[in-house]
Amino acid sequence: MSLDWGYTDDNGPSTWAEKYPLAAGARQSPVDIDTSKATSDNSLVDREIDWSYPSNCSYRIVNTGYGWRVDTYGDDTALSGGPLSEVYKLEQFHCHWGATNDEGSEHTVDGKSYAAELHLVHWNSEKYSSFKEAASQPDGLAVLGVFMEIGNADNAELEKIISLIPKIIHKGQDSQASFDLDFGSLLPESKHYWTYLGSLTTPPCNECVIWTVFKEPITISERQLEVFRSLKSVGEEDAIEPEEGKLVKNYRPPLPLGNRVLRECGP
Ligand SMILES: NS(=O)(=O)N=C1NCCCN1
Ligand SMILES: [Zn+2]
Repeated sequence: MSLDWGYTDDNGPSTWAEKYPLAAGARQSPVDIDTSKATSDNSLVDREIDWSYPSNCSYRIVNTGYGWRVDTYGDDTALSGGPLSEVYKLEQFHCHWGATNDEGSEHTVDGKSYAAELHLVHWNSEKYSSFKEAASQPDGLAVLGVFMEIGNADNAELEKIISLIPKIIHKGQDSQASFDLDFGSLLPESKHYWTYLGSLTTPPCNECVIWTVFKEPITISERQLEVFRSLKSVGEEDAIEPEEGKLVKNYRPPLPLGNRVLRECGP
């Protein structure tokens, strides 16, 4: 069965608004981060963004048909401060990438793309009773965006995720992911970031996300990124040629910032 939406010419981002009208909204993500438009804000400096993730909070990795997703137990996780007025809990994390290393991130910086972008997805558990409810609210979700650039060495923490990809090559497959993950290694050393109000970058593109995009990238090796690209967007039962259905890219190009405010914390 063909996907309702995806990243091919037939079902990619330019077609999403036909079935998902929110995708045509004025508060969409990602955006190009025009650094000349960013305004500094002392309130962001006064309340430093802070996170806490137990190393054992991951429990499953899934091939969604759009990429890999690691599901987490959020109870003992916390994201607060910075642009957030409440404490948010980690729901899942996933990644976006491109067919070549000169594309792949969803947000861009002064028109520059990175090779990939990691998203840590949190929900406002202080105000709402579930992720699903939060995803229908303007302050319901908080997503941390981490740019990924090609480095010579493998990223050891990412390798724990990458080692499981061969078990979930086809859409719908999942595997236990009870690895011990040092989230500190999946986040940049610098806490400098840009923040703005946006949306989910995948359908239904709800305008429910407070975005925090870190300025400093982390690194991933070429080999590791190739493993991401080996994922398939179709199920094992879909009779296709071996090279068909590979998820070589799964990023949405930037949408207009419009009259939204883009704030920054740190140079
Ligand atoms: N790329 S994104 O904005 O995080 N999109 C998401 N869609 C489904 C729920 C979680 N996140
Ligand atoms: Zn994402």
